[in-house]
Amino acid sequence: MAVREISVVCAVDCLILLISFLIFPVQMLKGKRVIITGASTGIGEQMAYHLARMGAHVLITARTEAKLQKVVTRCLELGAASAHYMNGSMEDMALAEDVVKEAKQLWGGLDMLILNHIGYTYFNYFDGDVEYIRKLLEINFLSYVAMTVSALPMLKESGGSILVVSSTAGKIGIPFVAPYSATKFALDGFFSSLRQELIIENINVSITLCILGYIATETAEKTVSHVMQKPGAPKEECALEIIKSGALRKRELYYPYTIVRIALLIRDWAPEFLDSLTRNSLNVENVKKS
Ligand SMILES: NC(=O)C1=CN([C@@H]2O[C@H](COP(=O)(O)OP(=O)(O)OC[C@H]3O[C@@H](n4cnc5c(N)ncnc54)[C@H](OP(=O)(O)O)[C@@H]3O)[C@@H](O)[C@H]2O)C=CC1
Ligand SMILES: C[C@H](CCC(=O)NCCS(=O)(=O)O)[C@H]1CC[C@H]2[C@@H]3C(=O)C[C@@H]4C[C@H](O)CC[C@]4(C)[C@H]3CC[C@]12C
Repeated sequence: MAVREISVVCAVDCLILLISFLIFPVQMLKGKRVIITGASTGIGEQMAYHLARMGAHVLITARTEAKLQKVVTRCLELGAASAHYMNGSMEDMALAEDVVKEAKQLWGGLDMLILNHIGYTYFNYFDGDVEYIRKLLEINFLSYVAMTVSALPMLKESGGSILVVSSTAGKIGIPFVAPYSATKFALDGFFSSLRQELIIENINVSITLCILGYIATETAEKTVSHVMQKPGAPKEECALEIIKSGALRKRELYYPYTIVRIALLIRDWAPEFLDSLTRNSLNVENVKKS
């Protein structure tokens, strides 16, 4: 695609982004009932705080109870209509279902399901460990499906939204994240297909797939700062963009917008060129085989 065409597409996209920013009234989320998974830290924690400021009811999950308690306390200070937590590992499909049951108990319904948690992710050459991939598929993919299955009846009733947090690594081939990337590609396949079925059946539940680039969370910086040539994007802004895209029922969110959007444009027109760009954007020499 010629540079001129790419710049036109980006200009139009930036205009759409500006308009959506202008038309997003924060009161859209006031009183809404929202589950956020993986909210003890990182992007999920920041999403909980934004939703609290907007006056939403929040139910947050992760494994570390002490961190969840602190986030709940902060959410109440920030103005959440209510704030609760459930701790446990999403390796356990029963927990995935129990979180949705808790929302029904607490609120009698659900307006937004934000699927955000991920299991431990290394950044290195694939080591051949198939069992690790199986476990990561449980945590990063199957638990998302299990929560969706449990939540759909309530979401159909409310005309609600599902927000699926994914990654550039769930759309293009990035080295050193093969197991993780597999789980994120799986999310795209499953939720893009489910979205089609909901449209065919005229079911008013939106699915927003959030494609994120490098975000400056503590975990990500600890894992890849030695390899990345640029700092991560701010987690606070990222969290707000995810919430806005879900509230506006967008099909997909790309954040940081330009990097991800251009990567996807190049992917379809010059995949080998994009592969080389991706490799050159990393200090590959700093990745030592474990
Ligand atoms: N940061 C980045 O550069 C990017 C992030 N993303 C995506 O954004 C989302 C959030 O990423 P980020 O904020 O960086 O991640 P963090 O590592 O900061 O947070 C991960 C969250 O998941 C929880 N978690 C970890 N293991 C489990 C488990 N087994 N069961 C349940 N919860 C678990 C953690 O809490 P606890 O340990 O207490 O369980 C924590 O709350 C992810 O989906 C990620 O793929 C996408 C692209 C880039
Ligand atoms: C390295 C990826 C970014 C590739 C890219 O966009 N290059 C161009 C950047 S530049 O033009 O600005 O120079 C990272 C994109 C997604 C990241 C991974 C991810 O999805 C989240 C995981 C979170 C975990 O806590 C740590 C590592 C991650 C695998 C993270 C690693 C870096 C990315 C692959």
